[in-house]
Amino acid sequence: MAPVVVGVSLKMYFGHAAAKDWFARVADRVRSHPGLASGAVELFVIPTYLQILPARDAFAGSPVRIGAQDVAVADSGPFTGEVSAAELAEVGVSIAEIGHAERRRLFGETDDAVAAKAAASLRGGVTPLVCVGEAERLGPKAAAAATVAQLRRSLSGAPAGPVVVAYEPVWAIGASEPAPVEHIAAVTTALRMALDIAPDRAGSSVIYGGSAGPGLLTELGRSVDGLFLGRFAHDPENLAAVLDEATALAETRVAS
Ligand SMILES: O=C(CO)COP(=O)(O)O
Repeated sequence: MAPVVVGVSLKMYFGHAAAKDWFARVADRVRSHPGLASGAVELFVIPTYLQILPARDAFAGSPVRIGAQDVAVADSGPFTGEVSAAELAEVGVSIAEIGHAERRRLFGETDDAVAAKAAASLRGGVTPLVCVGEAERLGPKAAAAATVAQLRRSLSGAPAGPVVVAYEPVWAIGASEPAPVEHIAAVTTALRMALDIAPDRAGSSVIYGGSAGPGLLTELGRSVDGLFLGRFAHDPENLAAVLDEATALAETRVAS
C-alpha cells in the first residue's frame, strides 16, 4: 500500500536562521516517529531554495524527503534565476512543487509552463508535486470538473511517471479554515479517478492543501492520500499531530 503523504511548504515565511531552527525542532520531533519509521507515512518538507542544503543536513539519516518550491522548464542553459531538476536531484531534492496558486497568480505561471516543468521534473528524476484547484468558490461538481481539466492541461506531454497532485482550492489557501470535507472529497475522488485511468501515472497520490491542520485528515479519511500543510505546520507539535493522524489512516488503508 502506498504511504500516506504529509507535506509542508514553508513558502517564504521564515528567514534562514528561523528555518534552520524549525528543521532542528521538526527533525527532533519526527526522527523516531513510528509512522515514518515503518514507511506507512511519508513526509516531505519544501523550504526556499537557499534553505534546501541546511534542510537536507538537518534531516540526514531520516526518511524525510526534501523538496523545492519550483523548478526550471529547461535542463540547462541561459535561464537566469532558474534551477534545473537535475541540479535539484544532485543535492538530494526528490520532489518539486509546480504551479502553486501563488505562482500562477503572482508570477503568471500558466498550465503550459506547469506542464513543461512537470516534464522537466520527470526527466530529471524528481517527482512533480502538481498543484491544482479552482480559483473561485464553486459547487463540488463544477470544482471537480474544472480541477480535473486543469490537471490534464498541467500534465500534457509530461513523460510517464508517478506524480503527487495537491488539490488546493485557491479560496481556501491562507484562509481561517479549510474547504468543507464533502467538497474536498468530491474533488479528490475525481482527481484520483483521472489518474487511475491515465496509462502512465501508476503510483500517483492526491493530497489536500489549503488551511489544513490537525483534525482534518481524520475527518477526510480515505478520500485523500494525505495533506499539504502551510501555516499550520509552523508549530512542530501541529505537524507531529498530523503525522499521528496519518499513521492511523495508513492502518485503516492496510486493513481494508
Ligand atoms: O498553499 C498551501 C500549501 O502549499 C496552504 O497554505 P496554508 O495552509 O497556509 O493556507
